[in-house]
Amino acid sequence: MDYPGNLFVVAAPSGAGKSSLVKALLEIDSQLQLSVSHTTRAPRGQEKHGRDYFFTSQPEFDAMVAGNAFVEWAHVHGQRYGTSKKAIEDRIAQGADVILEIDYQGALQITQAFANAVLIFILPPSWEELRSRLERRGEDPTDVIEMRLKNASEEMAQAHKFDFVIINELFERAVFDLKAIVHAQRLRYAAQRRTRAATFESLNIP
Ligand SMILES: Nc1ncnc2c1ncn2[C@@H]1O[C@H](COP(=O)(O)OP(=O)(O)OP(=O)(O)O)[C@@H](O)[C@H]1O
Ligand SMILES: Nc1nc2c(ncn2[C@@H]2O[C@H](COP(=O)(O)O)[C@@H](O)[C@H]2O)c(=O)[nH]1
Repeated sequence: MDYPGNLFVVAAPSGAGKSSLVKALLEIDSQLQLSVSHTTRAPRGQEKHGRDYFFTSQPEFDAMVAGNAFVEWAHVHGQRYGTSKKAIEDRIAQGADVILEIDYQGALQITQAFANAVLIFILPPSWEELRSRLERRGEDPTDVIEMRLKNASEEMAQAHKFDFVIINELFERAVFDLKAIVHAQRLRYAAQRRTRAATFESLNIP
């Protein structure tokens, strides 16, 4: 299916900074809309249902899986997370650009449904810095931080499957890189759609 809007998928190991980067991008790019995921994990301190996540019980999540409501879903750090079709399809069909913050398994599933999706992987500058970001964030207990760090090596081994990799060392630099990727994709996709429309017109294809 060929939608007029763009789809951007940002993945990273926990603590690399993807939520912070996406938040900064959304503040300067009014064309971009965030897809809010469903999760079975409990809300953290300031998190709000419907804004950060749709916090969903296990039976509700099961029902959504059975009802084919997700475009992708995965087990991540011992919980389930998923992107509903509702969160993206209508919006990109209407020409909005949508950005997803999800794990690598979900990102790879997205490419099955949306071949034009742009996949961006965020890396931390070092293991020490990744640990220190998770600790400084102070949102997760030690055992959860250890599990997230353990899972990070498997996640980072998938980075080569993505269209772009950004190292989030200096925050402002990483925001700039992300912004540049979004801008380049908009130009590329608009040119592609113009070329296709002109070809169809010349061949008299409705
Ligand atoms: N470039 C950076 N330099 C220093 N600290 C950063 C940088 N980017 C993000 N951080 C900090 O690192 C912590 C983790 O960032 P963030 O919550 O955005 O990570 P995440 O990848 O979205 O993690 P998760 O997948 O667990 O939600 C936050 O406290 C954030 O303020
Ligand atoms: N496959 C999906 N992964 C998702 C989705 N939403 C978030 N995530 C991933 O979960 C981890 C942990 O998030 P946290 O909020 O508990 O720290 C995060 O790093 C994402 O990679 C989703 O819809 N699908």
